[in-house]
This record gives sequence, C-alpha cells and structure tokens, in this order.
Amino acid sequence: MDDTPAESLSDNRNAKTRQLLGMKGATTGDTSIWKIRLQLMKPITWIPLIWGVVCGAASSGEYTWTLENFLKSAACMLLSGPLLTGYTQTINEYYDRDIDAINEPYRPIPSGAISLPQVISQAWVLMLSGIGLAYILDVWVGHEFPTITAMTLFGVFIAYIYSAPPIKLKQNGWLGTYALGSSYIALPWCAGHALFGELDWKIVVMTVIYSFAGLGIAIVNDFKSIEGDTKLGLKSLPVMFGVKTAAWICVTMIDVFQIAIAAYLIFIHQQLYAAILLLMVIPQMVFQDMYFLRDPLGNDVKYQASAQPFLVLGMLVVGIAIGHANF
Ligand SMILES: C/C(=C\COP(=O)(O)OP(=O)(O)O)CCC[C@H](C)CCC[C@H](C)CCCC(C)C
Repeated sequence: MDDTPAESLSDNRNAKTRQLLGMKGATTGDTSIWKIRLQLMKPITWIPLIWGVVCGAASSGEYTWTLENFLKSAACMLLSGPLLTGYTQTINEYYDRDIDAINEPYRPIPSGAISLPQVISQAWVLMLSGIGLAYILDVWVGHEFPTITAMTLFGVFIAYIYSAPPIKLKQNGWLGTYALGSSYIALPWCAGHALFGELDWKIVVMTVIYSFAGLGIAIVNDFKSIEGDTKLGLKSLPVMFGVKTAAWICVTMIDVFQIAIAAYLIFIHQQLYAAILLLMVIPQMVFQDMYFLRDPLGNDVKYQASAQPFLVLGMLVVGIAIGHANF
C-alpha cells in the first residue's frame, strides 16, 4: 500500500535528519555542500567521545561549576567530538569509498555528492583545527607538558592507521575493535581528566582496562556488515568466529570489564558507587539475554539502544567515584 502524503512527508523529514546525523537510511539527492560535509563527519558518532570528556572531568575531582571551567570543558568536547571524531569519520569515508560503492552507494563520496579534493581538504582542516585547539587548551590550563596535544596527536595517528592502508587496523578484528573501544573511552576520558586534574598512571590504566568493555560495544557494530566484510576479506570478530561465538565474546567483554571496574571501585573504598555500577550492569545482561544473544543480526540495533544508556551512565558513576576517592 502507498504511503499517505503525511506519512511520506514524515519519512522524508526522518531521512533528512538521518542524513545530517550521518546515520543509515539517509536521504539522497540534491542538498547543500555543508550538509554533505556534516554528513561525512557523522555527528551521531560524536556523542560517546563528548561523554568521555564529561567522565574525565568528573574523575579529576577538580571540576567546579565556574564559567571558565564550563568553557574549558565545552572546548574539549568540541575537540573530541566535531573536530577529531569528525576528522576520523571523514578519512574513514575517504578510505572506505570503494567498499561503500558496493555496500552503500548512496554515501556522499560514492554517490558523487562531494569531490575527493573537497574531502581531503575537509580532513586537513578538521585535523589541524583539532591540534591547534588541543594546544590552546594546554596553554589555557597551564600544562608544562602539552598532555592534551600529545593525546590528540596520538588519536590522529590511531584514527589514520585505523582506516588507511597499508595498516588499516579495522581489517584486524581484535586490534580494530580495541582501537575503536579505547578511542571511545580511554582517550576522551584522559583528556577530560587532564583538563582539570593530574593525569596519573592509575587513570590511564583504569581507562585502558575499561576500554575492553568498549571493545565489546565495537563488536556489536560488526554484525551488520558480515556479508560485505567476508567478501572483502575484512577479519571482523563475527567473520572470524561466527555469529554465535562473536556474540558471546562481545557480551563477555562488556560485562566482565565493567564488573572488574566495580571491583576496582571497591578496592579504592567506593562501595556505594561500585554497587550502583553493578546495578547498571544487570539491565545490560537482561537485554543481552532478551535481544542480542537470541538474534545478534536482527537485534543489534535494538540491543544497543536499550543497553547502551546503562553502560554510559555507569561510566559517569565511575568518574564521580574516582573524583570522590581523589579528594
Ligand atoms: C572511523 C571509526 C569508526 C567507523 O568504523 P567502520 O569503518 O568499521 O564503520 P562504518 O562502516 O560504519 O563506517 C572510528 C575510529 C576511531 C579511531 C580508531 C580513533 C579515533 C581517535 C579519537 C577521535 C581521538 C580523540 C582524542 C582526544 C584527545 C579526545
């Protein structure tokens, strides 16, 4: 049956929003070059990195609600989200253009909506603005060693080797998903922490361990592209181990590493926060059982939408707990 005019108008609006956010199911067709540029930067993917900065600010234990602190954290969110994640996604689209021409020909580059020189210049502008802003932040907070600039350079390097040949980390299931998981948790967290407090090895180790839960989340994203990845020789975990085993690896990583962080909170005498974190893990396990483990291919998106809020709230709980422990 054909859609009513009201339904097709709403579908059209929905597709346009998806286009701006860089989500699947986006509209194609004529649109302004700025919308196409934004689509390349996939704004929907900025959220976890912006959140990571919030968790880091909390774990520093030094964040107070002043205008200056608010502006510093807003600048760091601009760095981790629009600039650096935008850069990462732009070069990912650039280097994946041949795969996308087969799997998703409507994306900006394969559809011809933007030229390659325009994409390259966008990547340069985002990367250089990111490095520049990181340096400004280091000067602003008076770092003797430019910690945030160093992390930015490291992030830019990882982002490049994740997508670009000859290394193309994303071809390797374990390394690619860990790079993704740690860039969603460890890097922005450490940046937010360094902005307000002293970044010591304990925070770095804790976030690096927490990133294994992020690795689990990154595996969930690979179920949608098993067919294309198999054809093109990309060794994602579902391709290497099969759907069922990869789904179990995924949930084990997500649960075990969050529980390990709860154990760490107990170790630093933050029992209440440990208990709250464990309470956040329970609904995730329920959704794993209800949705993901029963049908990883059909329920991947439903699982992410239901369980992710508990994982990200758990991250903030950990940030606040560490901030308290540091006092
Ligand atoms: C490009 C990324 C994911 C897309 O992966 P994939 O191609 O498998 O998926 P699609 O087919 O759906 O496109 C993200 C890769 C992240 C990268 C490894 C590192 C990012 C670095 C951070 C942006 C740096 C943050 C630094 C800081 C100081 C806040």
